[in-house]
Amino acid sequence: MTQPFSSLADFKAVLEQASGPDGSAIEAAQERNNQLTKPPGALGRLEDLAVWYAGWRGDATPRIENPQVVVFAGNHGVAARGVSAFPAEVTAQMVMNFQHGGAAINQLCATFGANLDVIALDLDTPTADFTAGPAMSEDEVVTALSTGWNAVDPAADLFVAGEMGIGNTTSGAAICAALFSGSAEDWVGRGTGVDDAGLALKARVVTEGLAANPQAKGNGLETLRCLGGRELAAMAGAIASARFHKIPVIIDGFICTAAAACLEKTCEGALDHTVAGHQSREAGHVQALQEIGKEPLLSMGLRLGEGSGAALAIGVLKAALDCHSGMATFAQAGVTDGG
Ligand SMILES: O=C(O)c1ccc[n+]([C@@H]2O[C@H](COP(=O)([O-])O)[C@@H](O)[C@H]2O)c1
Ligand SMILES: Cc1cc2nc[nH]c2cc1C
Repeated sequence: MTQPFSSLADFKAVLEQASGPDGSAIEAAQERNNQLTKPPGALGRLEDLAVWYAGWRGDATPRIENPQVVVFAGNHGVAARGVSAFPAEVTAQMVMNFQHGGAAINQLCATFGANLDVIALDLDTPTADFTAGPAMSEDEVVTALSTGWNAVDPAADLFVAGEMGIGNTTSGAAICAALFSGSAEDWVGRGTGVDDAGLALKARVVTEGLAANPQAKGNGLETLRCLGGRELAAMAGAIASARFHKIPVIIDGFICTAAAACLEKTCEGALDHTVAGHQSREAGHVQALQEIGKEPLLSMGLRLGEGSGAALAIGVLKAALDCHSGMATFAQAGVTDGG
């Protein structure tokens, strides 16, 4: 499907017009949950997840049969400042690795029966260094949002946006500093493994980026344009598109959360069809998730990106729906309920 926007103003309008979950499916799923053969609430968050998912799918007894993971890759002008432990060419090399099935995300998709697509965005043309001005023009960010929007398979029943981009934890930190409170130091982390000097450099680069892009402060889409990258914008476009197609989304780590936060800052509730898959080890992620009001499903110490933490959480969501839609009720099983 072709994206229904050709400017950031159009994209904002799309977010504002998005529909909510199906109230009657939520009611029916809640009613079913109350009758299943378990003490009330005994499946904990699995019960909430099942009812939430049922609402967004408009089906009181859904299953997850066709999850889609898309890894978006982009290169960052700011990488030339030496903010990563790895050189920028690793972005394109990892894209080849994804295409040949050799990365962690390939294995996790196979484990959970997810389809994986890999989309490289203009890798030969890094975004502009945001310490000298906006990373992208409006045309560039809209093109990346459109790529993300069009990457979503309307037949998918669960969506994960992953990313690959050397230097993008610096972009994620700059986005969080522009959208939320705190200074650059509060948001930078070790990314692929920078040392203390690298961490201090990242904080300086983020501070310079904020100073060079004062219009970004507090403005979700300007922040995405000025301090983001193509893969972050594509993730934001895909997350919005999934809502349009009534496909629930699992958010991945720090970079994905920063991209998603640009949507929430633009339109409150824009992330209601999403859950946070995991707590990344990246320093700013705890606070970033708190800022968007999401409790992570898993905390496994991952800090890989490429959609890996969210892909792992596909298993949790599938399990929630298998219990919800497959369990017998007290009446069906002839089990005495608790009255
Ligand atoms: O998802 C995360 O929380 C995460 C945390 C640290 C690193 N990464 C990945 O590492 C790359 C960015 O790290 P860096 O050091 O180059 O900014 C990028 O490809 C991300 O997918 C991802
Ligand atoms: C090897 C490597 C793999 C990655 N996957 C996501 N980000 C990455 C960064 C590096 C450096």
